[in-house]
Amino acid sequence: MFLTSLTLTNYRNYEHETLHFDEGVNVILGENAQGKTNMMEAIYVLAMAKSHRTSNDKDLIRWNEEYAKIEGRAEKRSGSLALELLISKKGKKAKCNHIEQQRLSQYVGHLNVVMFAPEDLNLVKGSPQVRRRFVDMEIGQVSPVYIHDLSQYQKLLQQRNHYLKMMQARERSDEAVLDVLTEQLVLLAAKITLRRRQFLSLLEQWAAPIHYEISRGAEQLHIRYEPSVDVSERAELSRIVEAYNETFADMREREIQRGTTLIGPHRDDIAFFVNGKNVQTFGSQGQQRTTALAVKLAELELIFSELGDYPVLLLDDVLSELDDFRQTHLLDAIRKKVQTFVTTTSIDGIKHDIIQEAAIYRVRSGSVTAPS
Ligand SMILES: Nc1ncnc2c1ncn2[C@@H]1O[C@H](COP(=O)(O)OP(=O)(O)OP(=O)(O)O)[C@@H](O)[C@H]1O
Repeated sequence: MFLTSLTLTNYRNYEHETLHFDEGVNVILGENAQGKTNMMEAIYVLAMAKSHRTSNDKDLIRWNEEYAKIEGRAEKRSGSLALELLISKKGKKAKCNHIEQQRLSQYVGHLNVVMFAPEDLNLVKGSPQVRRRFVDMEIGQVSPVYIHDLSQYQKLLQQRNHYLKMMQARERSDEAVLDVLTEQLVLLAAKITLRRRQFLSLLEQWAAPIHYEISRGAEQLHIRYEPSVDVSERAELSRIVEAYNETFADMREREIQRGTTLIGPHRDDIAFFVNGKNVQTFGSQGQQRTTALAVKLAELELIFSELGDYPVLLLDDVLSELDDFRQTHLLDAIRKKVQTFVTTTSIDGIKHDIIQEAAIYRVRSGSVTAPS
């Protein structure tokens, strides 16, 4: 799929800007703090209805303005699509082909993007929260049901935690209420667990051969899902429900004592292994980079395999972070099949011919000069 145009109104440091893009590589060139990342973020927000770098939507609105608007046109295998996202202090409104979407979960997934930025190296070495967020954002793109389940889960989790807090403080003691909350939570937890396991197993199938190639045949990557209940790789939904029920029963006293929910998808983690060793603990920086790159390239293939269309790739400040070999590998992998946006302060250091042939957009103080 291709993003053919983008219009930003009051988005961060952009007042009003309309751009038309190439189906190949688009380079966003400019000095520091001019608006390169803001533009990548806008494309990401247009696709995902949330930013990758802030959870506060108000940050996206240009200072002293009331709202921000992002509009884009995407060409997909299934046809042309007009997308619009309005962000105001009251919330967000999304339109698809001029029809307002009732829920953001219905909107997300019309435009698919994969973002690769320096902070993605945190995928391996960062906290479990970073990895959970990555998994959720990726599954959410191909499954609106997953986004819905996840938000229901989070609401219930809050309610259950609140009730456990009251039990801890001896303000409530009705175990039947806790039973009902647990029963509802378990079903959602099991669905999320199953979907995450399926996703990570597919991701590994795509990422392992890519990692093998980037490491020039030296390294075998393995991705392990680490949910908080013990379920075999083949366990079905009913078995996962059982496993959660058993573990919640065992944990009940401890949960009341601690006043919080101690197991569930909000405690999941993912471990990456290279040649049997955990990359987070034992991997060199190079191995961590290779793993992150392999995972990102795998995502492109995974989305293609699920939707029959490649997502748009956003490379924010990441090329200069990769050595020549990894850079070449990345750019060879996307050549002629993935529309790509690359931000950089200079193209001199990027030798690949793909960049030499790219459409160059120069950004200065939120204003863009498009290629003539
Ligand atoms: N809500 C906002 N309203 C107006 N300007 C904003 C807003 N948020 C950020 N900015 C401005 O946007 C600029 C930063 O832009 P951006 O992060 O895109 O930089 P960049 O070109 O990617 O730079 P670098 O190369 O350093 O990453 C800063 O000047 C910042 O003050």
